[in-house]
Amino acid sequence: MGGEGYIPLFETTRGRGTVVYRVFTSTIFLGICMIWAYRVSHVPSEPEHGPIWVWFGLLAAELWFGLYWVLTQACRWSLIYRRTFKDRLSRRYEKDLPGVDIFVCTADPAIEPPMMVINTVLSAMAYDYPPEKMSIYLSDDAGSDITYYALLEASQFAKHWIPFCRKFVVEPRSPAAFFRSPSSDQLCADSENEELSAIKKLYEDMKNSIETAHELGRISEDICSKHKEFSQWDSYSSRRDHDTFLEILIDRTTRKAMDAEGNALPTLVYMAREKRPQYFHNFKAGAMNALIRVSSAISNGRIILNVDCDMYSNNSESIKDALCFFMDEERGDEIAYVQFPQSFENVTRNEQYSSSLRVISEVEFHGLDGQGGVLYIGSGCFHRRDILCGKKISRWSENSGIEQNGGIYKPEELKKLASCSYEENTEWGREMGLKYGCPVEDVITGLSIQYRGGRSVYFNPKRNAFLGIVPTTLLQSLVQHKRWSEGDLQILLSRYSPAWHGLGRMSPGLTMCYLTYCLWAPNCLPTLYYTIIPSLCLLKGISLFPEVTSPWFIPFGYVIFSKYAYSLAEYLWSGGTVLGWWNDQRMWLYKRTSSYLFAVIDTVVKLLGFSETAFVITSKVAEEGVARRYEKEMMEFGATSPMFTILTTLALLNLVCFLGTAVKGLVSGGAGFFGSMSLQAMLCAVLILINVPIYHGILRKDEGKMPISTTMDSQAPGYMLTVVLGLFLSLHAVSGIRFMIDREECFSHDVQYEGDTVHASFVVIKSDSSWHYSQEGVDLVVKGPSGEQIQDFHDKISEKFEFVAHHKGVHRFCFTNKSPYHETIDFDVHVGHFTFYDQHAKDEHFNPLLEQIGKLEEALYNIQFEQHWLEAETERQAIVNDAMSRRAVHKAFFESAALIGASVLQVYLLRRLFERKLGISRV
Ligand SMILES: O=c1ccn([C@@H]2O[C@H](COP(=O)(O)OP(=O)(O)O[C@H]3O[C@H](CO)[C@@H](O)[C@H](O)[C@H]3O)[C@@H](O)[C@H]2O)c(=O)[nH]1
Ligand SMILES: [Mn+2]
Repeated sequence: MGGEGYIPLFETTRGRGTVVYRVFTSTIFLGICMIWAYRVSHVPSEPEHGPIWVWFGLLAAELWFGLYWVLTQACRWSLIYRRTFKDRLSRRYEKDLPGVDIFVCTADPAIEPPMMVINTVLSAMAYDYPPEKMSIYLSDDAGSDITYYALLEASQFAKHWIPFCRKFVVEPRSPAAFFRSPSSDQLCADSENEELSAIKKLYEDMKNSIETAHELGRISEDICSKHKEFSQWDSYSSRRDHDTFLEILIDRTTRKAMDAEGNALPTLVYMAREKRPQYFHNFKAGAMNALIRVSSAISNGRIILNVDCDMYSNNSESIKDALCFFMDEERGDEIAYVQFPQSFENVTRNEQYSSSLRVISEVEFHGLDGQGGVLYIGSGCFHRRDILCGKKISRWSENSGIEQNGGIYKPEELKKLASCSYEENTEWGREMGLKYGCPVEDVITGLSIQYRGGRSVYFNPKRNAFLGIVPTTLLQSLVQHKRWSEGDLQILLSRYSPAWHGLGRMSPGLTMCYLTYCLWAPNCLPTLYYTIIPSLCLLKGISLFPEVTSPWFIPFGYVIFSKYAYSLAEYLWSGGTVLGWWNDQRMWLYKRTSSYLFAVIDTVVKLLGFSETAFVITSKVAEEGVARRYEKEMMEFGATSPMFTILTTLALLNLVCFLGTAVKGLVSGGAGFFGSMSLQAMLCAVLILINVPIYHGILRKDEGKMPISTTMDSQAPGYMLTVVLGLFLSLHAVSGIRFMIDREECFSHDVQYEGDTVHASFVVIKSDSSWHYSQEGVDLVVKGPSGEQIQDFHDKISEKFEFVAHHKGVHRFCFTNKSPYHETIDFDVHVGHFTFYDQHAKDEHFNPLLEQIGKLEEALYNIQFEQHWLEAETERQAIVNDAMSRRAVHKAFFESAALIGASVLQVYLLRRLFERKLGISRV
């Protein structure tokens, strides 16, 4: 067909403002280049700027962010929008509409309640499409008789529901959603309420029976005896060990498949594929492939629609929309799948977990479509069966005969198609069907179709086509994102990697788009760096950014401002709120510092061959309290998790750094600290603002608060982190006095408050004679302000000690050298005065937090002090052992080997811990 008389079934338009956007983007890019230039040209040479690696780390992070930003531009470079002409489709193809098989997947009745599942099934059965051309398949990976029972009830209810929907043009066609919606009230008002209340009653009855069975956890004898197919469950021993359960509940080849008004009903099939412990079941991909095979023997629809069990159809016309793409005479042939956005029913106004994926759906995917294809994201996607099964792209009209193959089946043969051993020595999971071995089976499968030359289309209609459920707790959100980012990273490392396999098979633009998602996880490293190092440096007074008065400030200011202004505009334009955007920024940070970090760790562990990735199913139900707090947009912690430990650690670290700096500024009596480091201080302040829900979570009292253990946990690593990093940062900043001593030498040190702890140390570094080494050491006497003797050491080569000053005032440290040689001594003294706050400042101003800061800072000083001593010691050692220093080298070598060993062990332990804590609902 085609040619002159060709009237398209769909239309594609380009987004407006592309040129303006590109110019704007180029200015940001220029700014980014200047930031890089600043980093490269301003490498500090003086030690007060801290160790050099700090600077190069920032350079690396900024290079990463800049380049990553360039990738994200590919998703925005040219947006396209699609429109369909369903009336033309109906006119042209009313009689030749293809068969459509709809796959619904469920896996756990506890977190995916049967009522929700059958509502999705019912919404699919009620599509505005010839019922004899539609088949609905439910895959139940839990093999639950209750889910089966629910479907059985639904098959009866459908006989009334489908004609009702047709008669009143009901929308949406999930009964639960419809009864909640304003349109059902509308129907009541239109005095049709007799039929409405009748159907509502039927629904309520069904709901009661199903929920009763669900609560009881079993099916009553009565029902079992009425339906002989329940005997299949006699062989059920566990969710992971059972036969195939397969039942065609509505069979269009038999006569009884009629609705209440005598019209045909769509085919309805329940399938729980066989599961055995010795066979890996490959999660959703395994279920989908079993469905593809089973359905090919029953209905063999040319089009396959896949939805998750929570994603009910919200628009009865979607099938026709999708067909407008596949059946377009000119451009339909190369289209392999049509992806609809995933929209969600339970998002709150300002969505605190930013789970609606707003910008992805409204902007990025339109951009991907513009680059030649969109991701397959599991739910809400229509596929051409032949291509999903691994065929090369071919003309739509060429194999219209394939549906005739279906419809010939014997129950036992069908069951074999869903058995564990069926796939042995076949190409399933590799060349055929959905790909195995990746937590995002959808994305990798879509990518492989793209490589085979299949095009994909993104269709985002005004009325949402599908509505699902987003996670309602922070942890679930983070776990979901861990699965996604880990899966995407694995794609990058797999043989389908867009980075190398994509070259030549996809446009460079689309490759960049795929890379933005594949590189989600590695973002954790630069983000962690940027949230830790500048704040610590702020505390230490190390400036890392240009001053406000410097011209180099301009690119920083411009890039930060315009990038965020644009991101806010984009978010609002996608239908979000300002607060929603702010929440989105928070989740951006949280995902990067926890989900993505664990995704990277897990991927590395997996590469090392330690483990297989699991698929943690997202819960679709929430307890009452959780649901209430979710509605109120209160951040839900409640559980303990290593993810929370990290988040809390970072939140406290930034708070400590900021307040510590402020205290320092106050003590030194000038605002200079913030003045010369305004960008750094701002970064730290923004991090604190964004972390407010965590501080609140720590102080809250309700069930959703941050568990105490997490707070405690986070203090230990947080403390360690600060101390260790502080140590690194101070590597070159350690000071002390080094002097030569002939006979006697005294030093004075003022102790300002009584009760302060004085730390002191000394090391005899070297003796004047090169051929003789003094082992006698020196004497040291410490005297208080009134001349009283406090400490007294004899013939010491090195010593480290502390004492509490009972009187304030000048303390004297007198060294005596009894050897005939000059000796070099390294001496350090430090007064810790925070005990003072404990004793005297009973002032309410000093709340526990400040105290913590004090202690932390004190610890930092102590560490520095300790380190100085160690350094001096080492130096002395080095001199002493000069001749036989090989041993020291060996020791160091063994030490590092031990250290590496310990780290590997820790990764392993962390992994175990993680497995235990995250494995809440593994299937
Ligand atoms: O062993 C399993 C595990 C999961 N599922 C089903 O897979 C679907 C998706 O699971 P869910 O926990 O809701 O994950 P989401 O993160 O919400 O799902 C998105 O991401 C997944 C890939 O990570 C895709 O499979 C989904 O289609 C996509 O909607 C659900 O219907 C499950 O019942 C199975 O059938 N078998
Ligand atoms: Mn889901």
